[in-house]
Amino acid sequence: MKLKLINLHKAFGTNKILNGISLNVDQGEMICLIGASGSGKSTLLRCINLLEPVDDGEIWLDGAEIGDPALDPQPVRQKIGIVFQSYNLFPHMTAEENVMLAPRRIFKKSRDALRPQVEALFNRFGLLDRMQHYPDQLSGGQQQRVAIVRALAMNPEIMLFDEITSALDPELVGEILEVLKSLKDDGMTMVLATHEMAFARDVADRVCFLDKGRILEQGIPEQIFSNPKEERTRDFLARVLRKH
Ligand SMILES: Nc1ncnc2c1ncn2[C@@H]1O[C@H](COP(=O)(O)OP(=O)(O)OP(=O)(O)O)[C@@H](O)[C@H]1O
Repeated sequence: MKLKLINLHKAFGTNKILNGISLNVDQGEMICLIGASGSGKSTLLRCINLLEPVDDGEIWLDGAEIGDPALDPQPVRQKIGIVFQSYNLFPHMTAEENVMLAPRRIFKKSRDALRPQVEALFNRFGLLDRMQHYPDQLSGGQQQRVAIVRALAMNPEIMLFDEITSALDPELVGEILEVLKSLKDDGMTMVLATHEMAFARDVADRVCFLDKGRILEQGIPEQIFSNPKEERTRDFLARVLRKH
């Protein structure tokens, strides 16, 4: 087991957002979290990455408990990369500088020492000629690919993706979904919050339907999409699939 979540609870004030989430993620597995807006997908990903402390429950990574708020979150964040909808690139830095920032600080490596690996990542995602560009000189899809490269430059063991195609023009969504497929082919362990139902159905190993901070049901995409057990999953899928 790569990642194990046991009975996670999280509230903001009196607003309970996660209400007992338990989930196992195997090495190399891609899990898609689906659910209505506000069901807690982003909060769950942020808790896994320790950007938010959980109120209760346990998070295990590779057999070690990482969720204890008393522990230093930094080593865990190196192992668990996260990419957001809004790219979050620094506008005053080139794509290369954005990518090198964290590895330079954390691994204490020089630009020259990092360059081969960073160039290889830019090359892999079709961005080699964009390394010296600033974010506002790049398309949304290119910025999002740079954000993915930035997370991968830390050599994470797990990648979390929070609605990473939601801010993109429709014609740019495909290139990002291709990147995700290629990471899956590499064997990367991934958890994605997504509204891309066709992608979840065709590519995910497992789909989890979140409802009011609980995993209402989970299973292989074929089962969840063609024969959901729960009424609320059925309603949600009917609603989102109608929109497409
Ligand atoms: N830092 C915060 N402080 C207070 N409330 C928060 C905070 N972060 C999230 N929330 C609340 O938690 C609830 C769940 O939000 P979350 O972003 O996890 O849902 P989601 O399923 O990812 O939704 P979406 O699909 O719209 O991104 C929302 O009601 C949101 O307002």
